[in-house]
Amino acid sequence: MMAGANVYNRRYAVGLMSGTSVDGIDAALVEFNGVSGQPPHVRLIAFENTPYPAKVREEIFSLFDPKTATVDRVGRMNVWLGELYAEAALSVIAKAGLDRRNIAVIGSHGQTIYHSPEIQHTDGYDLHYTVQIGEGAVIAARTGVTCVSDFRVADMAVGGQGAPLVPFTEYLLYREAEHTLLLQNIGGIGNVTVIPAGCTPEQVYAFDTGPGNVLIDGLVSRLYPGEKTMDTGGAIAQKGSVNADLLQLLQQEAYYGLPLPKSTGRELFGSSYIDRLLSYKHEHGISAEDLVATVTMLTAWSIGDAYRRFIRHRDPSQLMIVGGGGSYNPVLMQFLKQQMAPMDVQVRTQEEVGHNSDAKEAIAFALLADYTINKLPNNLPSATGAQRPVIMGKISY
Ligand SMILES: Nc1ncnc2c1ncn2[C@@H]1O[C@H](COP(=O)(O)OP(=O)(O)OP(=O)(O)O)[C@@H](O)[C@H]1O
Ligand SMILES: CC(=O)N[C@H]1[C@@H]2OC[C@@H](O2)[C@@H](O)[C@@H]1O[C@H](C)C(=O)O
Repeated sequence: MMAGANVYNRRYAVGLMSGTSVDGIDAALVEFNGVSGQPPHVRLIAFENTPYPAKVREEIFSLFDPKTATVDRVGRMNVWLGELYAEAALSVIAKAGLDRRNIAVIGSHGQTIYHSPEIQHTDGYDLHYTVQIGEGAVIAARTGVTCVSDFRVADMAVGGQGAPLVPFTEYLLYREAEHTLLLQNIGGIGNVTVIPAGCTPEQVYAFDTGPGNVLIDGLVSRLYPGEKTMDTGGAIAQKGSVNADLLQLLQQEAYYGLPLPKSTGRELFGSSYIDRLLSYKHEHGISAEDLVATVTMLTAWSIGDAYRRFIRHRDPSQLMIVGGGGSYNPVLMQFLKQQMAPMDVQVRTQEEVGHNSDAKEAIAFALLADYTINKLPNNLPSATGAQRPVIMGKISY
């Protein structure tokens, strides 16, 4: 094979994703085919989800609060997660029946423990920051494979929100000539990508719609301690009714009306938000089921509201494709269909259109890493608000 640019090649990469739900590590082994330096054809070869050990999950939650996220705990978890991510990568490589020497790169998102995208003017500097941990040097050392990690900071360094990053890959993998698509992810946080029919990359936009499962999970964990961490199958919400007064109160949250680009996280929809919901429950005598039903509706409403406010008049669409764990909650999906039906938007899951809901973000980080090692820009300024395209990711050889 000739060296240099424009070589047609087949290569393998691993993508690792740990999202804001803190449920575990998604590992995707992906085959790329195509001319290097150009969008490749992507095929998912193997996928695995490894739940975090309970001890690790608990420790990560304590890192969300700056008061308990002491520097020694953050440092220790950074390398601990590096070890776990390396194990997850080796496991998915073995599952695919491949040797680690066949793998060109591992792309690892890491675990977000803090996200502060709004610029703070400080001492003449415009500061904003985001913290993802899971040491890439450890991943590279344990696997013997080059690892790209810590993607978001490069986008922030040129004024972007550092999120969302997946839309860059969604443009490459999903765009259609004749249909405008809404790709809605319902993970911990909800986020939508708008891919207008026949668009150029600059015409794609994306933003966080608000809570995904983070409020449902947070409430369920506190209402059923030691017993449940999520509303599996929507069973709890199914037994409750939406409390209209509380819903109306929650809809006043300023985030929903903020202009684009915007991103959010547990800093807003985290433990103190859950504390406030539980106080409201106590004061107004609302049942656990009604409370879970109400935040499930709020989550669906925030997605509908985002479409009504920011998308409908600019890029009307007839199809919303939903991915992430929220697509497995039938009550949430039903509420979402109710929100979108009056605007003639059909709601389908990733599976219904032939993709995999769970693997999507891990595949995205494999693809972003492929761009990084080929020295190609991989942020999407129209989604993050960055001043210009940059090559994101730190490389550990
Ligand atoms: N069977 C199910 N029934 C109800 N909810 C489910 C089910 N399976 C997963 N979920 C929800 O999906 C969540 C996990 O979603 P996902 O893995 O997409 O999140 P994430 O990748 O951590 O988040 P993000 O995309 O925000 O980074 C769980 O915490 C749970 O709330
Ligand atoms: C800072 C951070 O980790 N943000 C996540 C989070 O989870 C969903 C939403 O909020 C999105 O903005 C982003 O993740 C996806 C993978 C992204 O960057 O596209």
